[in-house]
Amino acid sequence: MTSAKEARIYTQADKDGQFRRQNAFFRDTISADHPVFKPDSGRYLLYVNTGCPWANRTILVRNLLKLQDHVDITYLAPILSPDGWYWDGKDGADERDPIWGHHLIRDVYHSVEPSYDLRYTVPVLLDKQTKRIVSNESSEIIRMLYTFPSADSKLDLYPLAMRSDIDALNEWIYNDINNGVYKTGFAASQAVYDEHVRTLFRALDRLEALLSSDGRQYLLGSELTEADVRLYPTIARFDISYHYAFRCNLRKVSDYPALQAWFKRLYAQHEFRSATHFDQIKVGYTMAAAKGGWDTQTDRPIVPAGPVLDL
Ligand SMILES: N[C@@H](CCC(=O)N[C@@H](CS)C(=O)NCC(=O)O)C(=O)O
Repeated sequence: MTSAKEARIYTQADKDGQFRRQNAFFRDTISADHPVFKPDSGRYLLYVNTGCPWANRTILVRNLLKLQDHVDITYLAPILSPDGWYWDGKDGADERDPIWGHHLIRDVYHSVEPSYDLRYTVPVLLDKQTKRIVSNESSEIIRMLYTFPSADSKLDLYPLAMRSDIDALNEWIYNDINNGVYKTGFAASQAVYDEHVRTLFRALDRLEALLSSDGRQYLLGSELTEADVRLYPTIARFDISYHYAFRCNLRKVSDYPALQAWFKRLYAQHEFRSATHFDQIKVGYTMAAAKGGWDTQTDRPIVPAGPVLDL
């Protein structure tokens, strides 16, 4: 039996069986002309865990732009407990919150905003000076990191001339792949699952066609861009977690030669490899599937679309 407290944390799908991701609540920004939040070295703290793909984006950009000495980070455990994300001092997680000494991310949100009662998500970017949360939206946090004067200026992940191409890729990759695996995995009816699993694999087919079209190294050619960084966390989790835990099992990434080669190319780079902890990802998603999948929400099991037998 799932208690009301557990249901608040683990229930993911709405009554119609669809998973709809909540819009992030804290949406301020950092910039040189912002009245409060300036891109000052040593001023901000990122709350992350190694399982979460959205937190993974922010860790990757911090690594790639060599901001490790300029933006602090604290690691929570990769398992979603009935009280939400927590610190336990194990396997690379810190002992506790470095600002207030909390053990739950929920208490960080409440220290900043006592009336907050939406989902207590990671990543979170905190301003240590004002003790305010600047943002809990990863797509916006990564762009703030680009504005730090201390960022490695040789790497431009969002070059002016490529912005519209990057935005266009981000849009369908987010809807059909990054969030598509969640819409598939948290679907609470067969019809909803069937719809999203098909969309997901059509999008992977489209990626394969793009990457094999002209031997390009990265999604938009010979340079790594934000679009690659945003795709990577999902691909790194695909074969080891989404394939079984979220029933994304028509094919594996390793069945797509160009996509697999792209994945290996990124994983070979220290900035990506050091942020990719397969064991912790597996633990996190096994728990998420057991608690947040259809199991707790319907008594009618969802029949997976695959694997497809090659007879
Ligand atoms: N829009 C957010 C989504 C973040 C998000 O959903 N994070 C998940 C972990 S992968 C989370 O914290 N879930 C906890 C919950 O929903 O209770 C972002 O991209 O930053």
